[in-house]
Parts: sequence; C-alpha cells; structure tokens
Amino acid sequence: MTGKNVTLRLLDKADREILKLPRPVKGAIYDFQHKFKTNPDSAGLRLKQLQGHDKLHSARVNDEYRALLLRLADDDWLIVSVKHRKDVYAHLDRLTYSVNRVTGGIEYVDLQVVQEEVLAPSPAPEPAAPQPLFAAWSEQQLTDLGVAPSLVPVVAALTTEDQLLGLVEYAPQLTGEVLLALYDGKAYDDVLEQVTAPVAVPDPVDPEDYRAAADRPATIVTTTDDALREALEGEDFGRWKVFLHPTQAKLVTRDYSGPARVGGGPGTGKTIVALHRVRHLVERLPAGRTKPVLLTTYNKNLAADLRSRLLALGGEALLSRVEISHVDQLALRTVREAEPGNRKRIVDEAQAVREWRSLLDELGEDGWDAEFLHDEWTQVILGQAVTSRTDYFRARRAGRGRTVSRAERAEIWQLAERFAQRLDRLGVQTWDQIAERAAQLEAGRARRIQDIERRREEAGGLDNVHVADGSGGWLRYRYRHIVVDEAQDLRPAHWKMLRAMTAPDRNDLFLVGDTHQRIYKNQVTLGSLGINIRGRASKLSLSYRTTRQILRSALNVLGEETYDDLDGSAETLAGYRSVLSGAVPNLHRLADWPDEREAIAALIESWGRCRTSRSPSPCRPTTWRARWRTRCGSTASWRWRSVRTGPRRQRRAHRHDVPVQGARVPAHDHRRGDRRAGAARGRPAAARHGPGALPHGDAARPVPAVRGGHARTGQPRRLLARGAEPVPEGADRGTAAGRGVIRSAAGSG
Ligand SMILES: Nc1ncnc2c1ncn2[C@@H]1O[C@H](COP(=O)(O)OP(=O)(O)OP(=O)(O)O)[C@@H](O)[C@H]1O
Repeated sequence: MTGKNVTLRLLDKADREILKLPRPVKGAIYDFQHKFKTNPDSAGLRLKQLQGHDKLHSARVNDEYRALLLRLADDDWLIVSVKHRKDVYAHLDRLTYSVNRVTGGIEYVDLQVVQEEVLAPSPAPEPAAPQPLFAAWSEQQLTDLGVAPSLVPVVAALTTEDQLLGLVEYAPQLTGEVLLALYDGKAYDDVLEQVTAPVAVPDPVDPEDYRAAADRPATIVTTTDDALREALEGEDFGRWKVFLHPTQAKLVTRDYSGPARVGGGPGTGKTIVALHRVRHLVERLPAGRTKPVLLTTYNKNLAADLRSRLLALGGEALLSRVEISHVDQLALRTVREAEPGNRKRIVDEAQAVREWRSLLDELGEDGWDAEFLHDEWTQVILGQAVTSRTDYFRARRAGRGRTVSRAERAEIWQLAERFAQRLDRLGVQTWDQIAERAAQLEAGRARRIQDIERRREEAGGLDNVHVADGSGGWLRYRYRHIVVDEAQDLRPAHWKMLRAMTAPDRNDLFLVGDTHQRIYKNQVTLGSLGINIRGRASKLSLSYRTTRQILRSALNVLGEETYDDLDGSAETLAGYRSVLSGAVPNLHRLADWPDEREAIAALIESWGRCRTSRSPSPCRPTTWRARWRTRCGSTASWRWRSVRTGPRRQRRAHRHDVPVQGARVPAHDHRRGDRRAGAARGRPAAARHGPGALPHGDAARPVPAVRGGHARTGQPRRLLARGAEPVPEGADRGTAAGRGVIRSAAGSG
C-alpha cells in the first residue's frame, strides 16, 4: 500500500495524552505521523492488528512508544492512544472502543487505566459500605444519557468525588458531562434535555460504521498536523483551534437559511465558535482577493483580540479574506466615505452627558436627569431613527425601565431637539449619531441595490442596469457574510447598519453574545430591526473557563433578574455547566461599594505579593482586610500554579496551601482589558487565581463576583456579593440562604 491517500486523524483524548509525554517522544510522534501517512506498511512502523481486536492496531513510534490506531476504512486511520510499549500488550482485553448509540461518535476507553488510576488509589480507607454515587440511576438510564457502555460498571462502583473527578479525566466527553451534571444534582430529564440532546444524532446509529462515526461532530477529532504542532509546542492553550466540542462544531458548520444567533454563558466558547465560523465561511468562498466576510464587535480592544486569534487560527491567508473592524469604526468609515466634509469632533458618552447637564442648567430645567435623557435620545430617538415628534409618541420604549406620559414625551422631544442643535453649534457629534447616520446611509444604499435588482429582474435578468455608486464602483452589498462577537452590546443603529451591509440571504449574519454580560444599555429586539433569528437561535452551555464551584456560586448571585434574548423573549442560563473542579468559593459581607472596591484592590495586590514573596511563614490574617492584605510567607513556596483537575493534583496542591483552581487559563483571555470584570467572566488574573481565590488558608477563600448590568436598569452590578450570607455548599437557589444572597446582590445593583 502506498500512502498517497492515507488519512490519519487524532482523537482529542489521544492528543491530551501526547501533551503529557516527554518532548523527545512528541518529536517522534510527529515523525511517525508523517511516515505513516506516506506508507503505513513500511517495515519500520511495524503496523499490526492487536490480538482479539478487529479494528485496533499498534504501530511503532520509537523504541519505547506505540501508537494505537483504529482502522476506520482501508486507508483511513484514527490514533486513539499513544502508550509505552510495556503498557500496550499486557491487557489487550481491557482496551475498548465503540460507536456511541446516542451521539454516533467513536469512543475509546482503556479500562485498565481507569481501574488503576480511578478506582484503585482510594486515598483513605472509606467508612464501611460507602454509598455508590450513581445508585439512583439504572444502567439503561445511564446509557440513554450517553454514558459509554464500557464505563457503566465502573460508574456503578464510584463512591467518592475524587474517583468521579478521576474518571471524568479519562472518560469520553459526554460521559464526563453527564456524570458531573447528575452528581451536581441536576434532574435526569434536565440532563437528558440540556446535556445529551444537543449532541444526540436524530437518526439511528450504525454501530459498525466507524467511517461515518468519525465524521460526526461527536467524534472530537482532527487530522493530525495542526493538533500535533500544538502538542509539540508543549501547551494545550491552542486546543480550541483544533478540537471543538460537538455542540460548537455543529454551530460552526450549519447551513442557516438566514441570520443566526448563538448565546450561552461566559466562557462557553462563543467567540471560538465565531472565529471557526469565519474560517468555515471563508473556506467556502470562491478564490479571490476581496474581503467578503466582516468580523465585528463593539470595541477596539476586542476587535484587536479577534484579529490576533483569527491569525492564530488560520494565518494570513484567512485574514486576507476578512475585514475586522469594530462597529463604531465601521460606522465612522461609512459616514466619512459618504460625507468627506464631515469633520466634526467626536465626543464620548461621558462628555455627551455633561453637555446634557449644561443644557438643563442653562434652561433651568431640574425635572429631568441628564443620563436618563441621554439614554432616551440614544436608545429610542436615535436608536429607532425617530425623526418627528409624532413618531416619537409612537416609538417603542422596551427595556427603558420607566414609562413616560404623552406630555413627558413632548417635553423630551423638545429637549432632544435642542440638544442636537447644541452639539451642532459646538461642532461635535456622538458615536450614537455617527452610528445612526451610517445606518441611514447604508439603508439607502441597500434600497438602491434592491431597486437595481428589481429592475434587472424586470428586464429579464439583463445586466444593463448597473448603476455606479458615489465612489464610482459598482453598487453592491459590502459583505457576503457578517459575524458579530459580543452582540449584546451593539446599539440598534449598529444592527440597522449591519443588516443593510449584507444581502438578506443564507448565512448572512451570525451573531454570538450573552445578554447576561451586557455592559451598555442597548436592549434591542432584532426582529424589529430587520434581523429575523427566529428558529435559528442556539445556546452553548459548557464553560471552558469557570469551575463548577465558582459557576454555582455565581449563578446564585445572579438571582431572579430576567434577561432578554436580543429578540424580545427571555434568556436563561439553564444547562450552564462546567467539567472543571476547584475550591469552593466563599462570600464575604461588605458594607458598601467603596469597601468592595477596596477589597478587590487589596485582593489583587495580595496575589501580586504572593507570587513574588520570599518570606517563610504562612499568613495569619485576622480581619478580611488584613487577610487580603496579608503579606505572604517567605517560603516562595506559594506561587499560583495552574493545577489540572484531578484528585491527585488536588492533593498535591493542598500540600502547598494553594486553593485548587481546576480551570487552566487559556492564553488568550487577556483580551478582557475593558470594563468587564467578574468570576463568571474570568480575567487573566481572576482566572489564573480564581476570582477571589486567596493565597492562604481556609479563611481566605474565593469570593464570587458578578458582572454585567441589570437588564432593566442598566446599572452596573456590584462585583462582590455584599451584605450576603455565605451560601452553604449545596444550597439550592430556592433555599432561604440562596435567596438571601440573591436579594442582596440584586438590591445592590
Ligand atoms: N473547544 C474548545 N477547546 C478548548 N478550549 C476552548 C474550547 N472552546 C473554548 N475554549 C476556551 O474557553 C475560553 C473561553 O472561550 P471564549 O472566549 O470563546 O468564550 P465566550 O463564550 O466567548 O466567553 P465570553 O462570554 O466571556 O465572551 C477560551 O480561552 C478558549 O480557549
């Protein structure tokens, strides 16, 4: 057999194994895959079928290591594991693989490893007859949820959380997610609906068709080059580039009949999906030098971050087909292109509010609040392109939080007119005005395009009705596809502009965002802005950034506030979960906002000291402030270390008094240098240390934080849950303790 058409893929679990191997072995694997693709039958590879298995083969990586491969079809191979030679042949009957009947994905499990690493090393003698953790569910129920059948007996034997966490590390993705969701108290039906259903295949699965199984999103797999390069670089920060969760993969590749929206809690990979979606769309473009895909977001820093991540994902070739711009920049460019004479100075929101105040002072008007008027002007009047008093009387004010009478509307209208005149006189303009103007210009351009198309159709498709636009080029839509990140923070005018920039067509607009994280007060109903996402909205719910413990606390603090789905309905975080484990956060009672700010600053400062400290004794703090300000001991032994989830690693971390933060921090999370903060979000420092994770001792524990703004009031939330009692571990949101926290946090907003 020659290797011309050999396909070699890598299962994500095998990639994780490779990451842990010594560097020279990784190098040998890299060479191996090249040789294998050239000719799997070359003598040096010693490819052979393993005894008792019809699909499983081994091949030589180097003298010591062997790759285990499933033969999917004649020239199609899947690396499922890379092991030391001595571990391969001893327990061949313990190597299992199958096609999961629920997801249709290929699953590989080494039962011997599970036995040795998960069940055997029980840390301490258990009390007599410990209760199995999953006794409440039958084998059938577990397999219906998608648990790998070969692991069902192992699951039945689990009696401790350590064992469960250990198993999750080795188990196929869905098995881990299902077991943790059940263990964390989710109802069976909820797990079925929120965890299993999104990755289940609708059609019956042929368990013998491995070739078809390898192509399903549930087989988290890549062709090896990219993944191995990441692995050889010694980090797994790049995993997002090659291994998508099945739910993510489906969203990336789906063919949508119109605009689509992906929601989901913080850290669920929405941006990752947006980036992969961009690549997917670009791969389907005809060859060319233009940039028919727009990737946009709401500010400059995020746009710069998107650029660097897209570069990491697809290199210059991908970047060369994508326009990356933040929406305000896009709007400004549009306005300047159409009105080159418009050189008004741009004032930011704070300056605009100051102008409102000056206007009210000059008029001796004290019945109105400057901020309220500014919001009304930007969100309702500019936001809906209201051009007359009569239209303003009819304008929708959804999300404005307070009703205004007809007489009040008349007053507001008059003030808004005066305000616009004032800005004009001063020779300044706001970003909202620019966005609104850009939306009008683009809508006009879209109407002209549609007009040309209509006339072309009437002329029997003849191409004689081209009309040059102002710049002398052919008039056409600016982009073929538009992808928007952090969609929750765009203004109505932005949406109108974007809508007009691409033809209403398949896969025209793809938006990702989470209204729980909205920081501006731009509540929109996309349907009313010409963007119909009905039937094309989906949600991601597995957090890659936050531990289960932090997530549970953060959800408690979120409380009973309601959030919109960008389209007039409610959005929830139902199903939001994590498979990462870490320390249990503590809530701290704080008197007021200044105290809270000070506490946060002290906490962050203490992290900095801890990382550089050389003093020997552990801290013995007395008050919370002292605790957070405490000088770390001199041992230099305290150093935050990225600790992987797993019982043994947790024990090792505890020896150093390090609060275990299971979540490893993705390299790219430094992008949130803007106004965002909080546990659920995960800033670099916060994520590295765990939001609120403190360096020493039980007294110093993580403090969950919340972020975003109240949907109705738009007020920023308090970072720490203050005036709140700690929520007892396992307390339900409905319990008195849980409600206490919720009320307190919501009330503080
Ligand atoms: N499939 C994946 N494999 C590995 N890591 C992933 C995957 N998907 C997401 N991540 C990691 O999770 C982190 C969060 O991803 P991302 O920024 O896309 O989340 P998000 O939902 O957009 O977050 P936010 O709501 O805060 O904007 C990233 O650092 C990324 O590396």
